[in-house]
Amino acid sequence: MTFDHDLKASVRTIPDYPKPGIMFRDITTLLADARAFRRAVDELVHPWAGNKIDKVAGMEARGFILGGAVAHQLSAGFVPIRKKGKLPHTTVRIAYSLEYGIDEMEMHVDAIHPGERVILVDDLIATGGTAEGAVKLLRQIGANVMAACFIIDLPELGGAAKLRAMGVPVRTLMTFEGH
Ligand SMILES: O=P(O)(O)OC[C@H]1O[C@H](OP(=O)(O)OP(=O)(O)O)[C@H](O)[C@@H]1O
Ligand SMILES: Nc1ncnc2[nH]cnc12
Repeated sequence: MTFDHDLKASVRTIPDYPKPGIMFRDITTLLADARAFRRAVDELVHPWAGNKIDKVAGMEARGFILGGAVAHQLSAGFVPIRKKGKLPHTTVRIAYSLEYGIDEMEMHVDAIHPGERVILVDDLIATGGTAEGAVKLLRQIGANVMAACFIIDLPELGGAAKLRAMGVPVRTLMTFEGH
């Protein structure tokens, strides 16, 4: 993990959103800050510069913003993993839980060719339920999941450890304690 005070200072915390007891780590302030946004994307991309990455997969919705930028930087394709009912072609689907709810996510069955090297990107990992579901879908259609990267880790909720236990290397740029 790279600790960067300026980048961390650009994240806003909203207590009790979307439910009482949740400390919501809001990246819209980071995204709106041109230097912070560029720095975050550069830091996420850094270990992969010069490596062959076929696809970047991003989870709706915040993972789209970051994943698109990362894919562009790596000259890779982008694959959206969407909440159910939004993709028009044949999908694979999985139910998952996250820090403040449950849902189902989908991706197109033909979004990735078997053996392609894929990086998963999202803004934040908390319980890891969302990322775990995404890795399962990617592996189901034959992806070689090289790593997962996030701007924010909430380590007390165990998501990064859960992903590593699935054999996925995890990169995060900052942590928040007291989720
Ligand atoms: O590690 P977890 O406990 O699974 O939580 C992390 C997920 O929660 C947030 O997404 P959310 O479902 O709120 O969707 P959004 O990006 O559309 O706001 C975040 O962007 C991650 O995808
Ligand atoms: N505490 C949190 N802040 C922002 N997004 C989240 N997704 C899951 N937990 C979150």
